[in-house]
Amino acid sequence: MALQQLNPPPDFMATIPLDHFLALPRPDTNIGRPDGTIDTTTLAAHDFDVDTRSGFMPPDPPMTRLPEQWEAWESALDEAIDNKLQLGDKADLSENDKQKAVRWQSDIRQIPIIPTTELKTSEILLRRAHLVLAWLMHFYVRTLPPSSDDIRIPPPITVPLLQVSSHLQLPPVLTYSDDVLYNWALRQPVPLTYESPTPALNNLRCLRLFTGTTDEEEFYLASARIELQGVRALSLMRATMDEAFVGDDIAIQRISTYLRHLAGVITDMKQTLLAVRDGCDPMTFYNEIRPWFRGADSDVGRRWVFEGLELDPELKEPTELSGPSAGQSSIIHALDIFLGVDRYSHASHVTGHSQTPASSSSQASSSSSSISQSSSQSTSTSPEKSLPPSQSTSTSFLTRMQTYMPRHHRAFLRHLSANPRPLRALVESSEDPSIKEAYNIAVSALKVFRDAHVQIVAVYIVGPSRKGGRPDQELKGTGGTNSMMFVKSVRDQTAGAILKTT
Ligand code: HEM
Repeated sequence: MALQQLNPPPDFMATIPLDHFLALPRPDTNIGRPDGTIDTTTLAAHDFDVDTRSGFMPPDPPMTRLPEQWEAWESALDEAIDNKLQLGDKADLSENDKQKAVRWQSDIRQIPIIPTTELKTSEILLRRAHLVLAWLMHFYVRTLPPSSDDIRIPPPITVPLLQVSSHLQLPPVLTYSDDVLYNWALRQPVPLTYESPTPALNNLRCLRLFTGTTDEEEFYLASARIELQGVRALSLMRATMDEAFVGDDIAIQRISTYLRHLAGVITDMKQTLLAVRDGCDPMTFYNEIRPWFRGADSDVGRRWVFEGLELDPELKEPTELSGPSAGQSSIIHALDIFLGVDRYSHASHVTGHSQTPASSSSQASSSSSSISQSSSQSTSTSPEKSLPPSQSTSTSFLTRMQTYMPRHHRAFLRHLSANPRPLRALVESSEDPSIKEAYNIAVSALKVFRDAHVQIVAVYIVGPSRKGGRPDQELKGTGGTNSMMFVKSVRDQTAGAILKTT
């Protein structure tokens, strides 16, 4: 089965309402392709925006600037970066830096509220607008001086950001897609060819950085490279599903081979994850880079107030405001779902908060929130809105993170979850021991990936916090979790998915 065949059958398309996301045009249909590019997007790109060459990353480098009409946003972001604005709570902030931030914030308040209607003609414009406005918002919030007052975000940012986010069904906050998926360009503009269809891992650079450091760039690129390595994983998943459809002895043998290959791909991803240490210094990451990502749930006792909601009756108070996290990476979720590990790793008790019970595979249950249950939460008003969003819900952290993914990718994961021939059930019911062995090798590789991730969290968060890093944030993840406890818990849950062999 090709990726494009993962689409719903034609009769399904006939029954969906016109405003359903599957009835929407493909991402760039309204503005056309950039000059000189060939439209090789697949049918899967139409529905799921997953490309056979680049997976969840777009195959062509993302848009770098909005058209003239929205230039005020782009210029404001340029200014923040060119002026090297510093974190407002930096210990040794100079008077000059403080004044620069005050001037920039005042300029932001003077920007007119630019209409977003014409952005809605194109997914690509909307994505770029989300990226620029979310970066502006994080610059605005994080350059404010420390205080116990609420953080008031001005209407020139909030109104268009909320409008764009509502259209994209995304939370109005910086997401992994703004930092990683749509924040890259090619170092050397090499055309993709039939022989090398995927951008080379060493030919990427980032479009936007808060700090201008290579450490920050390498941090984002580690995830981008893992996304691109995931292309091979997606293709193995697709081949496995083909064989599962046939289901005979030869198919079982082939699936066993694919699963062993998949373990190899996951091992490569682990190596890339560990290689982040070559280019990103832990103290720089902890003290200078990571604080820019912090979302509303990292601000203890300070609310984020979105000014100007009254200007558009359609706008609602946002409830999902966690900072970006690679927990929003669709490729890792896809692996979990494909291997049937999500039943464990996404179990509803793995919320990432200290009240989370100690992990144990026996706790995994079918009560783990499914992607379809969570997908509409991003812009809805929570009845518990007085609580910080991530603490007001018992939804698992990873399920909640799916609401921060581009909606086409969320749809892909939902579709993968609905696979009528789930791999794990097939393995459990097979009498051939080789498939169980191969399945366990693949799940073990994912567990080992998460072992490495636990090491990374120890090096980049626990270590620096012990060396006198920022005390307020010490062990919290940017997604608002109690980081070490959480990543270990997901790792242990993954280990719990390994099947017993007789
Ligand atoms: C310096 C590098 C990294 C650090 C310090 C780091 C830290 C963290 C932390 C603290 C969490 C907990 C959730 C949160 O509150 O955000 C998390 C979750 C997660 N991170 Fe990372 N991370 C790093 C790199 C990566 C990379 C490159 C990937 C691969 C795409 C990745 C994948 C994940 C995933 C999938 C989760 C969800 C938990 C899981 O599924 O195991 N991380 N990370």
